Amino acid sequence: MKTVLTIAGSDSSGGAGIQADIKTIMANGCYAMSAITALTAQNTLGVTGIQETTPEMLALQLDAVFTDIRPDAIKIGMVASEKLIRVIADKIKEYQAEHVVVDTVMISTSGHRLIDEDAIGALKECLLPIAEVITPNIPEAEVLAEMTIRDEQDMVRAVEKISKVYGCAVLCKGGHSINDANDVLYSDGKVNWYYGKRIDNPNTHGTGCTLSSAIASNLAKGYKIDEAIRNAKDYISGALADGMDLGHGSGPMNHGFDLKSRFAES
Ligand SMILES: Nc1ncnc2c1ncn2[C@@H]1O[C@H](COP(=O)(O)OP(=O)(O)O)[C@@H](O)[C@H]1O
Ligand SMILES: Cc1ncc(COP(=O)(O)OP(=O)(O)O)c(N)n1
Repeated sequence: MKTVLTIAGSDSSGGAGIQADIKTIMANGCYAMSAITALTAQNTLGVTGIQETTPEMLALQLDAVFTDIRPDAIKIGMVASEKLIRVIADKIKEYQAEHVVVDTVMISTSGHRLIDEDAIGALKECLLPIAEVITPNIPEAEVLAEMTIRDEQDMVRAVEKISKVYGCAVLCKGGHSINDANDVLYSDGKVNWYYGKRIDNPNTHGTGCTLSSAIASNLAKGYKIDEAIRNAKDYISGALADGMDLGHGSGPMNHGFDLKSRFAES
């Protein structure tokens, strides 16, 4: 069994954050572990509260995982403050962790800030250089590349720029702003597009968390980055296409869409 650790925030509604990650990792055939960076009170309509984990408690969670069940890959999601970012970077170096996927979570789709403004410097300084791949959406790629992204050519310019500065592969998700399902990767001097059929589903809460966890799971299973992304996009497309509709706002996807036959109701 391959193992994946998610370092992220908890989403009480279960559609994003740690909960989405664990469902995704399991659905992609790996064993899921977690180190929780924050509790969020959140549902499909928005975020009503955030309480951060202390740096000491985050370090203890990471020590507990690494000294017992070593992760084959790591996904890092919401980390709100500089102190927590530095703890994660130090532990990743201490334990020489491999296959680190960083989802550069900044603002939720519902509009809530999930990282302190002044922690973005620490994210750039400490986490991006130790990532194998990072997965910004367009607004996040604009912050990291310090440029405006208006079209697909700008997406390519941005991923190349970010990758050259931070030395990691960069997957920019076309999601919300330019197209709905075409993402672009810059890795080892090459540009690759991943085209996904746009699925007409307003329930997209947690898409970024889900994609990055599926990529981490596929890297843990030994796939190279290109195939890991293709498999992850197939998975998220299946979860969106299922058309589950829960909650009063932008609802979660069905992470267990291909397990349905096992749980048929009478
Ligand atoms: N309606 C959709 N149909 C198919 N794929 C989608 C749709 N919306 C988003 N995606 C895909 O979901 C993944 C996450 O993208 P995105 O929603 O932009 O991330 P984030 O949640 O970080 O903003 C990407 O692979 C994107 O192409
Ligand atoms: C606890 C927590 N972490 C991350 C997010 C952001 O989720 P993401 O999949 O990037 O995008 P949206 O769900 O906001 O579309 C979150 N909301 N909560």
